[in-house]
Amino acid sequence: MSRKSSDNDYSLRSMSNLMGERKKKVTDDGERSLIKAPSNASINSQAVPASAATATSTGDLEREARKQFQQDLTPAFVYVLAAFSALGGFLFGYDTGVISGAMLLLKREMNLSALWQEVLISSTVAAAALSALAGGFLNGVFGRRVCILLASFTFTSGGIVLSAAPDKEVLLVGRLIVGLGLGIASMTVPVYIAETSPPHLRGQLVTINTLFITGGQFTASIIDGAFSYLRHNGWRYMLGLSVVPAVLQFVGFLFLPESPRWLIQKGLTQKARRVLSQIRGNQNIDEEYDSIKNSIEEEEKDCGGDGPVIWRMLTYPPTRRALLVGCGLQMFQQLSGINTVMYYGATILQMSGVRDDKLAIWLAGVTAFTNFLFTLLGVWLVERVGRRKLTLGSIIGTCLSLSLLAIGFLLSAQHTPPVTLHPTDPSIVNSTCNRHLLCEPCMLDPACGFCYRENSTALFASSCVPVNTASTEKAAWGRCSNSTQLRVHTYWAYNYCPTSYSWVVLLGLVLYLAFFAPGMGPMPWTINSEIYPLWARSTGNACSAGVNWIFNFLVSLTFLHVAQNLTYYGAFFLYSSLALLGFFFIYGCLPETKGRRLEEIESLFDNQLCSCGATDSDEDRQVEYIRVKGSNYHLSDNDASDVE
Ligand SMILES: O[C@H]1[C@H](O)[C@@H](O)[C@H](O)[C@@H](O)[C@H]1O
Repeated sequence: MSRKSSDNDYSLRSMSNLMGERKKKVTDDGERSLIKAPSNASINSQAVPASAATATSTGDLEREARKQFQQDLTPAFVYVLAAFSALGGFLFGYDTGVISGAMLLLKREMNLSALWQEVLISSTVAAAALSALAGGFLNGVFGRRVCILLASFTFTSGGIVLSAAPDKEVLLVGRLIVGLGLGIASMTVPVYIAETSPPHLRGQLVTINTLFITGGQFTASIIDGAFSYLRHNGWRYMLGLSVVPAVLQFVGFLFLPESPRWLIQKGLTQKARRVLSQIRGNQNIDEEYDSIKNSIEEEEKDCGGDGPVIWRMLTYPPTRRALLVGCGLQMFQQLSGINTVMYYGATILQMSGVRDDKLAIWLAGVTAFTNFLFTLLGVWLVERVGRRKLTLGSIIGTCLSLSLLAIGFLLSAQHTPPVTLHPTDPSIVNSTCNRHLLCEPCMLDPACGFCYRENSTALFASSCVPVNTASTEKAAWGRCSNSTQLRVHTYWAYNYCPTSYSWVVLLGLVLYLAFFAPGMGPMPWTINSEIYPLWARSTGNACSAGVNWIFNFLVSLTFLHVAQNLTYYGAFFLYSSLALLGFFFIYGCLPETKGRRLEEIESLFDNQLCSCGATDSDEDRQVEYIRVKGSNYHLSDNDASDVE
């Protein structure tokens, strides 16, 4: 395909960039312009024919732009690509979410010790961390499409092994296989979506992947609730159902194309042109093609050097900074405690005073639904307010609501009921339980639980007794060891204390998700998919996804121990302080990437790291991308107000 030149076929982007630059220079009164013209501006401007160059007023240009913009429809194929890729996100959410409900049945049926339960839960996360790191290499060598096919094949095999597992050892193998799929999918899918989307939709489409993650977690909680009534083999359905979306994705990707950027990088230019035409509909793809090609050539010159990609990334300042920002975002996402809520939702709700097991499982479903619903808000906001403001607003809200959660637990602890009955059973003499005089320390001791009676106004006859080692649902002996007694106003509280402050915790939890889900949930994935130049993209995403899984593993594995040592309010104050640290990090180091082409973003990391807070005013320049015959160009917000 050759570049067609006609009177109307001119590149408006470069003109508009220049106009933007000029306008900004005037308003900034000589201040350094923070938005650079794209590196290929010179190429574009060469293509500006006399008719356009002599256009005397910006009005002509804008009118032409509006006309073209209205004619411009994003081909539906881009959405199909994003939806099939995001099934990887759905599986990510489903497989991480489903295990908590499945575990309730598994531990009974397979007689699992606490250690085996922990191993089965965390093995998947650990395997995901390793395979996300390896995914960088696989992506670079085999391409995004092959990696997604590999991930869906792995998910399918894992699902089959899990649903047919005869014993816990095979279950462990299944969970490890699923983890391998998770790691690869989590790092490849955002990159693939970002590379195939047009710039004005990129943020939204990558954020949809996180919407699918939270949708997967929500679906898992519904499936868990529904099959929890099937005491025998219910877990087989829970774990096995993931095969359905995995097969769907595998079959879909047999027909979907490779990322054009990867193809160009590998020199498969004809194929890349075909894919670009396919995903850009009938628009002219010449400029996008040239721009990708030029930037690959420039990048090769710039980053120079030999050696492994990670080494080149670390020794080249812009990519080193991008990597720090990407990994930092993923680390703070996990350190702000999302997976304590997602994996231990039912337990946290019980700790806040919800007594019934089944009710707690369903309420955990409500938590997952809230996460999903507010991620939807993020999809809506990301192209409107931009990544930086959305992430900053989200983390500050997350930090405050974590404090509220902590205050809820603190109030419960301060008004914790006393132990009034001290049983004389000889087996308690050697136990730590008879030392506790209040419910709070008794509840924090993993060997004990709180057994009490209640009438309509008060608690009475409360004791701290050892837990049954085979099942934490009852005491080792006494009133609370007997299921018939437990039904008639005698209650067994393991891991929580009865309290009248549960509403504060519930409010904190809902606010936490409402703030976390639109920003801190999706933005680390979205931003990572766009901040690295092509040569470093797979490795950058592999590292940051690896960091995400490693911190996911650390936080979820240590949550109960942290709570035991620091108390529940201490744990949530800790997460809140970590979120506050995250706020300063993001405020200082995260530049705005909204509306820029992937090829332009590298220049945002030319400056010193952590100087972004000082350049916030730059964000006021809103960028609106408009495609004219294969060209993207932007107008300022005011200019484009009626083109939306
Ligand atoms: O972005 C996602 C999402 O927020 C999920 O709810 C969470 O479980 C994942 O760990 C996180 O990476």
